[in-house]
Amino acid sequence: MIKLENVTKVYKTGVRALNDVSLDIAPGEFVYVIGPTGAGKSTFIKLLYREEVATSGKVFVDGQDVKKIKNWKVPYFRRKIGVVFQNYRLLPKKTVFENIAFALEVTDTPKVEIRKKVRRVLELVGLEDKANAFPHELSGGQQQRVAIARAIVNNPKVLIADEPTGNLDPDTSKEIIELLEKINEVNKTTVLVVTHDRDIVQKYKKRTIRIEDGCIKTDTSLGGYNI
Ligand SMILES: Nc1ncnc2c1ncn2[C@@H]1O[C@H](COP(=O)(O)OP(=O)(O)OP(=O)(O)O)[C@@H](O)[C@H]1O
Repeated sequence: MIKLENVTKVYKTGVRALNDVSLDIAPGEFVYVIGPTGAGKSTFIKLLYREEVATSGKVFVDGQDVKKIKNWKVPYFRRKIGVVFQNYRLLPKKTVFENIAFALEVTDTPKVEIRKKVRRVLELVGLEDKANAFPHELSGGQQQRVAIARAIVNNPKVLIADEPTGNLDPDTSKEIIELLEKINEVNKTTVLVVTHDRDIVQKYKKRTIRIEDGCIKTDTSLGGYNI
């Protein structure tokens, strides 16, 4: 589902954020990406949804060479990928329903279909009763659930979560990770979670890729250690 071949990313400033990285993530895998601050984790995921483009090497998502996608096709390509951030990024003046529906309105989905899909994801994330609430009326964990619902409502092939539990307490973090696991299991979505949270990585024992200084330091699928 995701393949990197000798990928190097050098920013305009000269910073080499990734250095000759190669990896393969199969459809339906659940993978943690860990590593110290500045290691290149966010750069790695930005290359996947073409927020950034590799300086050299190739990035494939669902068989597509990401660099070759024409600019006007990028929004269509991004529908294959749901992204969730640490700070939720919900629209404050829109309700939970509207925040999620917004992701579908841009795709010209008929209204009846939108309602059905939003209800289905709200049920999946356990917030059926919050459809009419505004983000500020929800806890951090609930807001992250809405962000996850929005990210998966288009049924993406890949779900990327960049520090999804960064602002949450340990119990709520656990619930969010369990929700991401459920999505991985129920929808067969390939899930990538960037995290600093060692407890989570140790507890859930999934494939873990550690990036350091722009290189893959260990990958548990290749027999490396977790931390
Ligand atoms: N747009 C940019 N322009 C120039 N340098 C950048 C840019 N984005 C990131 N960098 C640099 O690239 C390196 C890798 O950054 P990146 O954000 O990928 O690290 P990270 O592992 O996600 O860090 P953190 O855990 O702190 O989020 C860092 O040295 C960073 O300063």
